[in-house]
Amino acid sequence: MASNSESSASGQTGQPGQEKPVAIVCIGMAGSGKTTFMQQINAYLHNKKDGAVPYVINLDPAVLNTPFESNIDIRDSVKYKEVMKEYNLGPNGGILTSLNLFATKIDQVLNLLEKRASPDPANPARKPITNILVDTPGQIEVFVWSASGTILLESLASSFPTVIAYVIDTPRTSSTSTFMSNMLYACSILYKTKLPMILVFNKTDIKDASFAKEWMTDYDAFQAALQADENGNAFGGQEGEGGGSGSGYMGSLLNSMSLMLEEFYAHLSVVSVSSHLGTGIPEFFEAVKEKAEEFKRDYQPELEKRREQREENKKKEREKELNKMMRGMSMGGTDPAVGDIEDSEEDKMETLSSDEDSDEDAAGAGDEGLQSRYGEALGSNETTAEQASFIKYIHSQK
Ligand SMILES: Nc1nc2c(ncn2[C@@H]2O[C@H](COP(=O)(O)OP(=O)(O)OP(=O)(O)O)[C@@H](O)[C@H]2O)c(=O)[nH]1
Repeated sequence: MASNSESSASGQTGQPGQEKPVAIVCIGMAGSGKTTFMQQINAYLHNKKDGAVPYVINLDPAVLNTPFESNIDIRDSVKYKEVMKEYNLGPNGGILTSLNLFATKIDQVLNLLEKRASPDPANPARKPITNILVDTPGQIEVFVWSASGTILLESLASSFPTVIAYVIDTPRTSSTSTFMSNMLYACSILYKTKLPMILVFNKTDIKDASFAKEWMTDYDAFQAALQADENGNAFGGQEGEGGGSGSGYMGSLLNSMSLMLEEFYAHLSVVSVSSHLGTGIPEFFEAVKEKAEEFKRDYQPELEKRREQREENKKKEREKELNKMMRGMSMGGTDPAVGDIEDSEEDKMETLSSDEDSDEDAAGAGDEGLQSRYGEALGSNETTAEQASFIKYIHSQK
């Protein structure tokens, strides 16, 4: 397991002066072009003359073929169809559960990444990786409410500067209502992950993204587009094609939301790319550089603060439990005669409560049962030790 000292995403590896690789996580609606975009950024990094290559992770368990080679592929360790059968799930539930299963192995993934991020003394010619590229399934809910999305992203961000590339299908976002719903998705991902985000307007070979950039920066332009959509009875229709039952209610809702989103836009970088033609990729990497700096400057301290807060809450919770137990044993802390006993008991209690602790919060008591079920599904014989280490790891992140 990667230790926390190793895991600090401060931007430096254990080697003096050596920058940590920046992790780029591609998230977006199904069909927005994440995988094709991954192929482009992967090829771009391979073609650079510095000899450093990216480390590629595929987290889409249901993809049939990827147009790039992955260093880690979820499909090698979790069989999506088996998961669907075993847990009696549909395709979406199968994907979510596959990611949950994979999340139980995140410590192993981090170990591999840490290894590749540092020079290899046995092979000095091999350069450490400069980027970690992560492709994800189109089930965006993984990152909005599923535990695995949080575990995967928080673990990655605790070890490496991490940025989200939110990929948008530009031609399908050209009506004000689809544009707004896409932005709200992006906003909820930003809210949940609290990681720097780049909006990648993809497929600009079909439709230029200047309209979207304008809507994001010019309130009046968006209002005019709203008005036009409303006049054209677009709301309720498909992708701005009309034919629906337009209503003034939709217009005023979108209007208020656009005001609310102004603050959200202020924190984003926006790039236009075509993953088919390969245009816009250098600009994308410029944005990554900027966001990685932002990660170190703004997000890293925030992450540390959250981690400390969790530690503090855990400590308080432990003390509360201890007091409850003491009261249950009629050992009120006010009696000086039992003070010494309380001390030595406290050590015992500490041990007990830290054991309990492994069972207590989010990963929770159910998790151990879940872990072993997951272990079985993964066909691993070493589940107990590995899962204990995973649970420890997760708790070290809290
Ligand atoms: N014209 C055009 N088509 C694109 C572009 N990028 C992707 N596509 C097409 O969009 C479709 C979906 O692309 P994918 O890369 O599979 O999208 P995805 O987001 O990974 O899809 P899921 O894995 O299902 O979520 C494919 O038919 C691609 O060829 C682009 O820049 N321009």
